[in-house]
Amino acid sequence: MTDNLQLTALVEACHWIGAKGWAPATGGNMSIRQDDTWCWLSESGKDKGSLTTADFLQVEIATNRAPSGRKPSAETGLHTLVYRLFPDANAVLHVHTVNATVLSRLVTGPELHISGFEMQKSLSGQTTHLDTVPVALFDNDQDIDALASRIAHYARERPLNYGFLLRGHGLTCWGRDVAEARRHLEGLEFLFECEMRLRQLERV
Ligand SMILES: CSC[C@@H](O)[C@@H](O)C(=O)COP(=O)(O)O
Ligand SMILES: [Zn+2]
Repeated sequence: MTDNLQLTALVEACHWIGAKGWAPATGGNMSIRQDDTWCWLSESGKDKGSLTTADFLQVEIATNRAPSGRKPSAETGLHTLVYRLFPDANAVLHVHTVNATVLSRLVTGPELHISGFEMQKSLSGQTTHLDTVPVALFDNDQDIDALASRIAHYARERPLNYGFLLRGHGLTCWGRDVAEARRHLEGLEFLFECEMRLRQLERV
């Protein structure tokens, strides 16, 4: 269940994402869950770094329907999928960082495996750098329903925690509240940056 404070926190998160350069040229989208039935999603096509609370539209989680008649994010179906799959997820952040975009093209398989980094502990439930954290990776698709089906299929077979990468596109991640979603975003982005630098150095 969300409240005005969470919407305010989400708007602050959008400004932070914008300042980081993680949502260039209107890329990215953000949402919070209102309750079991509704969420609040960013309006399509806006600069996500300068959103206000008025730029969020109520969307029905089961149907992707926005009663206001305004157009919610083109990737609404991925946010509502996360809310349907994970009852504990209450905030979803989708960004187009350079690291997520490039790294997701370097990895050819269905998962990026991260290990050996202390910052893995920024992800809920992770307690040691010795574990391997799988980050699911899906081929990008302009058909969001088809993409959502592939992600739902993966989630039936394998644990899908924190977030997923879309190849050549970006990262979608979530948390129990806006603060946790922000921590997952910042932690994953740090890990992607480390992974990118390691791969660059190893090629020399
Ligand atoms: C800048 S084009 C990127 C979009 O196609 C999409 O990937 C995106 O993240 C933003 O879409 P939006 O409809 O504004 O939520
Ligand atoms: Zn996107």
